[in-house]
Amino acid sequence: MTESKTILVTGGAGYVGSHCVAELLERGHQVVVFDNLRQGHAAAVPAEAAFVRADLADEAALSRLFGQWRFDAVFHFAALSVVGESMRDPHAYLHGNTVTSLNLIRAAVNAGVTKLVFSSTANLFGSPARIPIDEDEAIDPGSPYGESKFIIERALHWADRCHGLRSACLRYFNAAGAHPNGKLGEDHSPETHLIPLVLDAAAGKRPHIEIFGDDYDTRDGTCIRDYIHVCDLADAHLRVLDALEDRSVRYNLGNGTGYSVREVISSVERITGRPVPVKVGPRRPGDLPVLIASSERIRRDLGWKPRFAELDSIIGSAWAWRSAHPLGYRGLAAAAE
Ligand SMILES: NC(=O)c1ccc[n+]([C@@H]2O[C@H](COP(=O)([O-])OP(=O)(O)OC[C@H]3O[C@@H](n4cnc5c(N)ncnc54)[C@H](O)[C@@H]3O)[C@@H](O)[C@H]2O)c1
Ligand SMILES: O=c1ccn([C@@H]2O[C@H](COP(=O)(O)OP(=O)(O)O[C@H]3O[C@H](CO)[C@H](O)[C@H](O)[C@H]3O)[C@@H](O)[C@H]2O)c(=O)[nH]1
Repeated sequence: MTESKTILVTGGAGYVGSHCVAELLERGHQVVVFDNLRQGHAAAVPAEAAFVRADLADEAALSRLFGQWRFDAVFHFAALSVVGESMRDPHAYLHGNTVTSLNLIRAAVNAGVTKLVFSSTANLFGSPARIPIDEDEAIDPGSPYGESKFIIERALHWADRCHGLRSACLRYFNAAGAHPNGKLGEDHSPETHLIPLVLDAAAGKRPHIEIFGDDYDTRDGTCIRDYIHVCDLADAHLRVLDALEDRSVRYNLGNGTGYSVREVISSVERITGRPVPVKVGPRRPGDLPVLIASSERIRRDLGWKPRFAELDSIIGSAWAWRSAHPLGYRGLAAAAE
């Protein structure tokens, strides 16, 4: 039994953050969620967690937060995180993601916090020399979004060197799936991620799924991604929290298997038993052809391994959530009123 800690979770009302909050509470930790609800949902925050609705750009709110609680660690999920949007509005990402994170890092250091776990991204690896991609791969961000994450990784490096703030940079590949408890899932507005969009096309909520380019140099011409279940990401966070002591770490987090866009569509057809209408469109700026993780380092260091290793099991959990909650958290909030 690990000792109970008090954890600040920025972005804890969002998709990955809310699944980590559930895992933290499950293991007996105290949780404070800090989220501006730009993307997240109050209904995704359990009553057992304290909730502060505010923006990381608001330094006064951060100073009140760190004055009110004494945190053993910070989990930092809050960010803008849409690759294509960052290609249209690089400033929003290069400024917004970095300034908010620098505010958080400074407030954490000033308050004497010694551990921070950061949501980084596979988009750091814009031109990988080797697939699967391990932590020694050269950094060459594929988009302003990826660049903003790299700048934050560097800020954390210096926060360790100068102030002893130990950090873990977790480079997630593609988060997917939903909590088996049926209470948490993926609900972005607008939704941009492939799996929920394909599920909506299968359910008839969209006329079709558009494939962004089928002329990549891959086995069927469509982009290949490594989909990792959101609960496996949460498990990695908890393991890192227990292990983060005398040095900062960085881990690539994926299943180690890549699936093309067409393979995702076939899996959705298998799971739902429904056909998915498809249209092929142009490439989406900022997309990289193939991203597959090597997660050998975290497997070796922390004994982490994915519990949802198969694409069908990941998509099955996402379908269970989406079919039970066709309106997402809006439906849950309405039912609670
Ligand atoms: N989903 C993925 O596949 C994926 C892959 C790699 C990395 N990541 C990273 O993981 C993290 C979580 O991703 P997600 O899919 O859960 O995103 P999300 O949009 O669902 O969650 C982000 C949360 O942060 C909040 N937020 C954003 N900016 C804020 C601010 N300035 N102040 C306070 N709250 C703010 C949003 O309201 C939202 O609840 C992000 O940092 C993202 O870049 C996600
Ligand atoms: O309607 C769609 C949506 C997506 N895709 C394709 O499906 C793949 C996956 O796209 P997503 O938008 O679901 O995810 P991304 O790979 O663009 O991005 C995700 O993973 C990245 C890391 O690789 C980032 O960290 C980011 O936050 C996270 O959303 C891409 O090849 C994309 O081109 C389509 O063909 N049609």
